[in-house]
Amino acid sequence: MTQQAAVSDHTATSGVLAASGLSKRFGDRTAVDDVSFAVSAGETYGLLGPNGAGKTTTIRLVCGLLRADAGHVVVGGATVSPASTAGRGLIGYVPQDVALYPDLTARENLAFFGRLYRLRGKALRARIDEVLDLIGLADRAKDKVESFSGGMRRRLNIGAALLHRPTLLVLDEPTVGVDPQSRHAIMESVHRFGAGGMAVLYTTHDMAEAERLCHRVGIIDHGRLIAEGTRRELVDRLGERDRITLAATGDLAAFAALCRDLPGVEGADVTGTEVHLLGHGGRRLLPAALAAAERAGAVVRSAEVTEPDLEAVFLHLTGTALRD
Ligand SMILES: Nc1ncnc2c1ncn2[C@@H]1O[C@H](COP(=O)(O)OP(=O)(O)OP(=O)(O)O)[C@@H](O)[C@H]1O
Repeated sequence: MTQQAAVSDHTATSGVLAASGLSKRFGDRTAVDDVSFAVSAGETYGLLGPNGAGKTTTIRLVCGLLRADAGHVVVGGATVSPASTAGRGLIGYVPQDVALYPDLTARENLAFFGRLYRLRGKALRARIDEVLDLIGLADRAKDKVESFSGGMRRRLNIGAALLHRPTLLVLDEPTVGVDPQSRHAIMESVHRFGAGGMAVLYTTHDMAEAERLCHRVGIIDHGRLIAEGTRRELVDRLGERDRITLAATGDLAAFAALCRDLPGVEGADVTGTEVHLLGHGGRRLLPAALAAAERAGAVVRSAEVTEPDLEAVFLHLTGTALRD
């Protein structure tokens, strides 16, 4: 099945967001080139790519903040574009740059944004309390934003996008430049939003973050979506292998020789007191490898399975490292 076919299949079954054939040029530069993907309710989808890959432009198209040269976006069954407001009310957009009033408190900022969403009175106050809890800032509600760390401001900015209970939350690199504590809090919150049934679209150039948070990842490079899937699917599709390192004593040469004959093992080498295996489905291979050690009269002291990561996938696809 081609990549495009896989994307279309998912579009057909998706609940919340379907972006099809999106393209955008700025002058003679193509920022986004025929990008299609879909995000379902309860799913966190990560757009992963290096600086300048086209992530921000893609999500601005998705949010109807930019007019596409080609393609269309549907959210919750409604078309989204700068000319149509129908689907935009279902989206909560958290831009890269924080937009808050520093001389207002956290609660006052949320009240301001809540009124823009036409929330008023008791309903607004109750929703602000809920949102402050969701972003872990309830204890700082009465403090002015000017006293907040960069990470806390970022969290409050996320809160502003949640007030109207969006079906789709779109976050543009929400953890860039924030302190580790806020980074953790943001990632925890995003995880909870997904678990609570919201569809989340998330951009990042941090593959470890994408691996931890996202159910599926779309890899974007030079404006094109070059692959998508779960981490495991991407790794498997590209034929990347797992590494198993077995620290052992005894006849390691015999142990490695037996391992070479195991189904799924593509290579077995001895280095010092370790046997290194290369193969697919590393965790599944482990019991057979341990049985082989016993047959060879070797004793395994420790075993470590290293699965290939998205960095390896990206390198494989583009020939360059993600962190250039
Ligand atoms: N308003 C604009 N005018 C001209 N070129 C633009 C504009 N916005 C984006 N671009 C160009 O489009 C390309 C994609 O940019 P975009 O901001 O979407 O990338 P990105 O993946 O979000 O990068 P980053 O991680 O640095 O935010 C870049 O080459 C950028 O210079």
